[in-house]
Amino acid sequence: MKVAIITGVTGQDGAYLSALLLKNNYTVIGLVRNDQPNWAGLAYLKIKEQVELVKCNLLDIEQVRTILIKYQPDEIYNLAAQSSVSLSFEEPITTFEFNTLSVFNLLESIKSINKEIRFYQASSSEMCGKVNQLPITENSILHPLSPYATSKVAAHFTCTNYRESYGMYIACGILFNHESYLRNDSFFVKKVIQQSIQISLGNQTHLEVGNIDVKRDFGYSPAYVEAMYKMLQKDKPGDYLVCSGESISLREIIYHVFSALGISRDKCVANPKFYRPNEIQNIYGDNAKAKRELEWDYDFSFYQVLDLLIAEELANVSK
Ligand SMILES: C[C@H]1O[C@H](OP(=O)(O)OP(=O)(O)OC[C@H]2O[C@@H](n3cnc4c(=O)[nH]c(N)nc43)[C@H](O)[C@@H]2O)[C@@H](O)[C@@H](O)C1=O
Repeated sequence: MKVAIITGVTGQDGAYLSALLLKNNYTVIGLVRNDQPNWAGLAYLKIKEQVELVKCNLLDIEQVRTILIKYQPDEIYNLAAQSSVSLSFEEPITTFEFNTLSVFNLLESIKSINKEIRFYQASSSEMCGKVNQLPITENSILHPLSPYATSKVAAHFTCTNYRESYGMYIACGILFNHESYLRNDSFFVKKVIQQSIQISLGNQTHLEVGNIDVKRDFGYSPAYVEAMYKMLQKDKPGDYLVCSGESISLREIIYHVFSALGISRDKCVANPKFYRPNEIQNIYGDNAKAKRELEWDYDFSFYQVLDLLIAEELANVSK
């Protein structure tokens, strides 16, 4: 039985990846920051009892080393991060510190304990930032536009550096925006769906958002974690874009959700509080390498994903 460690196991990707690995007969160890982890996602997927949660401060290399020696993992999926772009403008130093030092601590521990451990790093399309060519490919120039993106570039190149210097098996998935029912409600798509349902039920008057005239390449988290898993099953490690291949404007997303729920468009109101100091205007990636080399299958349009998410949210709203 293979052993996998997942950092950031309480996030949406951590929960769906846990379910996938359990289905593939792995023992799954989930690292959590504190004694009271939010295991709602694992419980929702009915796998809470099957994932062993272990407390670990990833900024403390001794704790990381102890866990690697104890559990002797075959694979580590590093999903833990301060993942909010917007919060990173308010807390740039702690964002950069956590998102980079945690990676160093994991890689240094692997290097000294067992270089055969395979490592997945959650890199981000935000690294591309100031886009100068579309679609983005694995060879696009990186030009981050936020402290979050800067930290992810540093972590990404740390991974490349360890792979090239020490021959370690390190794969980086450059994931574009991806959503699910388990997404935290501070993120755009979850917020729009959840609050729109409240408007349709008469519990809320309107939806307040920031800049909705930008476009993003959105996908479906349960399908994206399959690409993560496949990245660690190859003969050789590499970097892969995981994306849908097309962008959609945030305004279109709101209008699609409003129309599905019978809400008039004037219920959407701009609030400067949700604007960011800098923003990618339009971004979409080319997923050909992931489809070809990983045999990753993905052909959802984001409208299909939205319909799935609206249905799932409605099914759970009164529970
Ligand atoms: C790839 C990347 O994907 C995610 O980062 P994100 O794109 O910042 O995600 P989000 O859902 O917060 O914003 C999406 C867009 O929506 C705009 N927007 C407008 N109005 C509101 C609004 O009211 N709330 C929010 N949250 N966003 C808004 C906002 O300005 C942005 O353009 C993370 O997983 C990250 O870890 C990651 O790597």
